[in-house]
Parts: sequence; structure tokens; C-alpha cells
Amino acid sequence: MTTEIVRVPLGDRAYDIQIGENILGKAGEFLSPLLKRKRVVVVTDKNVFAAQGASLKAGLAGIETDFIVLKPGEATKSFDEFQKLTGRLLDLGVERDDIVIAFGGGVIGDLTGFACAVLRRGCRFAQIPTTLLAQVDSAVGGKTAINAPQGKNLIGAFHQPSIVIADTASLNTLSPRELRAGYAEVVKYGLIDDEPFFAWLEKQGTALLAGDASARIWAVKKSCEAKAAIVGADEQERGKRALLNLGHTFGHAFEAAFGYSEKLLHGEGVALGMVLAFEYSARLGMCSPDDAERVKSHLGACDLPVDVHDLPEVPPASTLVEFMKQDKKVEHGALTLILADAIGGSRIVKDANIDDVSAFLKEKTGR
Ligand SMILES: NC(=O)c1ccc[n+]([C@@H]2O[C@H](COP(=O)([O-])OP(=O)(O)OC[C@H]3O[C@@H](n4cnc5c(N)ncnc54)[C@H](O)[C@@H]3O)[C@@H](O)[C@H]2O)c1
Ligand SMILES: O=C(O)C(=O)C[C@@H](O)[C@H](O)[C@H](O)COP(=O)(O)O
Ligand SMILES: [Zn+2]
Repeated sequence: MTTEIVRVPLGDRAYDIQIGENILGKAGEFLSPLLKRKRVVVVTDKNVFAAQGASLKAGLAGIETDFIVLKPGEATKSFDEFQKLTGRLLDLGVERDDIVIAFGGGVIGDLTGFACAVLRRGCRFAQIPTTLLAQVDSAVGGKTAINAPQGKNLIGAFHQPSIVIADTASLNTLSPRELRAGYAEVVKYGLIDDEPFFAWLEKQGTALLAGDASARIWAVKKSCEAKAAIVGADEQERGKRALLNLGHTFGHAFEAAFGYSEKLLHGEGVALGMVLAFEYSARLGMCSPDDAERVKSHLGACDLPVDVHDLPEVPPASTLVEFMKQDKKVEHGALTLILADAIGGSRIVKDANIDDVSAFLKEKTGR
């Protein structure tokens, strides 16, 4: 199987996303042209190191490599872990022109990317994503962040990687729950502006989740192409990049309400959030209830949460609304939501009526 390359068009900061099956062994080959000296520091977590560390080590043979191995899970995207990580990178003598490798899922990518954005006022980094979510979304586009008690990703920076290397064979050791959570972000691209891709996923999603290698590569490539085009047009979310936030204003509020715990994974929050965004769009008369039902039915068939009662607990609407008010898309205190006229027809809606959103969530949660 050949390696696919998607370019993120950002002028002098443009970079390639290398996508292929079993390409970890070529990591050194991809990275070498970018290295100013033959040394890298790899930041990863315990699970990824155990499952995939040996393959990456083999791929980096001949390059002096230090590993920093962190605790897995969303709680690692914290101020404490950020402080520890920057300290360790400084102790290891990382210089501005060195490349730090974020080897893991979105948690490792977001934390490491943020550390690199500010370390010595900015050092280079590479993304080697090992979850479906990270390969189709978080490793691309340069959003880096940690969470705050007030809300998700509230402390961060835009900082682009120098390269992304997505080995789809890494997904073989990922748990089915994590794979499904990442799948929600794949579905997102179809819902934003590509109905045929959504229709393809309705047919091929099961094969993709079952490990079909060519379905995975195609879906990762399609997703990266969609994200690269949006990021290339609006790197810092002044406009259309906000479409990539479909489902996230709701989803992040649930994640925060659950204290960024294992009870709700990011992709699970996004799945529920996208259903709520479509249901709310139908309530406003924007899209048809049939479209909302079609979204719910596909995500539900993939065993993702699509109703608040699928969650381990149902947070009160008032708690959710408080977190939604912390969303980064808020302007002059008013909510911006990504809603939809149809599947593949999402749009940015400013000045969403907060009382109406609150009433909608009260109906959904019963609290
Ligand atoms: N920056 C962005 O644009 C962006 C986009 C989407 C999501 N995110 C962020 O990404 C995070 C979620 O990332 P995630 O879903 O990748 O979760 P994650 O990073 O927590 O990884 C999921 C779990 O799988 C394990 N794991 C990872 N790869 C593995 C592999 N190949 N084999 C075995 N185990 C493996 C990890 O140790 C972890 O326990 C959230 O914090 C979310 O906010 C950021
Ligand atoms: O890349 C983007 O832009 C996204 O919004 C992608 C999202 O999937 C991702 O979860 C992102 O981290 C959310 O960003 P935020 O600005 O809402 O924190
Ligand atoms: Zn997301």
C-alpha cells in the first residue's frame, strides 16, 4: 500500500501529512530532512509507549532519542502536567530548532504542542498520531491547549507542527471504545459540507471500525484533506474554521461537567453534541427532523452516545449552559453555535438565543 500525502497549505509554514499502513518504521526517513541535529525528544503516554514504542524506536534508529512517558488520559491536559513537561524538556536541553515528537493521541498532541508553542518562545514539533481521532483531526491544524476548571482547551496557542506521520496500523492496538470516539470526528467532516462522504460512512463505517485497512486510509486521507483546506483558508478561526467545532459547544460542556474523566471521551461528547446540534437546528426549522434522525441513527449504530440518557449521569442544563458560556466562540457574551441546514450543510450561527438553548437542554436532560 502506498503512502498518501496531504499538504497543509500555510505558506512558509506549510507541511505534509504522511498517511500509510506500517510507516512508523520510516519515521526517521521522513524526519531526517527536517532535523538540524540528529536528536529528538519523544513525548508519549504509558499505553502508547507499551503498544507502539518499539516500532517508533526502530523507525528512529541512528537518531539520538529521549522518551518522556506521561500518564494517559484527559487529566494529563492540565496546568500541572504542562509545568512538569516544560521542565523536563528544558532539562533535556531542547533547543528552538530541535524537533519534539508528540507520539500519541490528542491529549499528548495538544499538551506537547502547547509546550512547544511556548518553550523558548517556540520550538519545532512533529505529530505522530496513534489514535483515529488524532490522525483525522487533532494532529492537523495547530490548535494546542490544556484544559481549565472553567472549560475545555481554554489555555492554548496556535502552533503548527513541522510534519504529521499517521501510521494507520497503530490503530490495531487502540481499544474499540477509543476507535469509535475518533470515528465521531470522521463523521463530522461529512456533516459539515460533504453529504456523499457521510453516505459512504453509513455504508463503510462498520468495515472501517472493524479494521479494514483501505477504508481507514481513505477515511483518514479524506478527513485530512477536508481539515487542511479549512485550516489553509482560516488558520486562526476568524471565520470558517469554526465549522470544525460542529457539536463541540455542547460536547465540551458535557466533558467539563464530567470533570474531563473517563466517563465521557472527547469523541463521545462530540457525537452527542452533533446530534444535539442537528436536533436544535430542526427545532429552529433550519434542517428537517429526518436529517437529525439520520445523524442520530448512524452514530447510534456505531455505539456512540446520541442521547443524554446514554451517559453515565445526566448533568443539569444549568451546569451545561454555564460551561457553554465559556466557549471560545462567544462574542460579547453571546453564544455562537455551529448548526445545520442539512447533512453536509452546516453553518455558523452567531447570537444564538441562550434562554432557548437552555430550554432545549432542560427538555433533553429533564433537569
Ligand atoms: N487540537 C485539535 O485540533 C483537537 C481536535 C480534536 C480533539 N482534540 C483533543 O484530543 C483529545 C482526545 O484525543 P484522543 O481521542 O486521541 O485521546 P487520548 O489522547 O486520550 O488517547 C486515547 C487513549 O488511547 C491510548 N492510545 C493512544 N494510541 C494508542 C494506540 N495506538 N494503541 C493503544 N493505546 C493507545 C492512550 O493512551 C489513551 O488512553 C481531547 O483532549 C480533545 O480535546 C484536539
Ligand atoms: O481544529 C479545529 O479547529 C477544531 O475545532 C477541531 C476540534 O475537533 C477540536 O476538538 C478542537 O480542539 C476544539 O477546539 P476549541 O477551539 O473548541 O477548543
Ligand atoms: Zn474535537
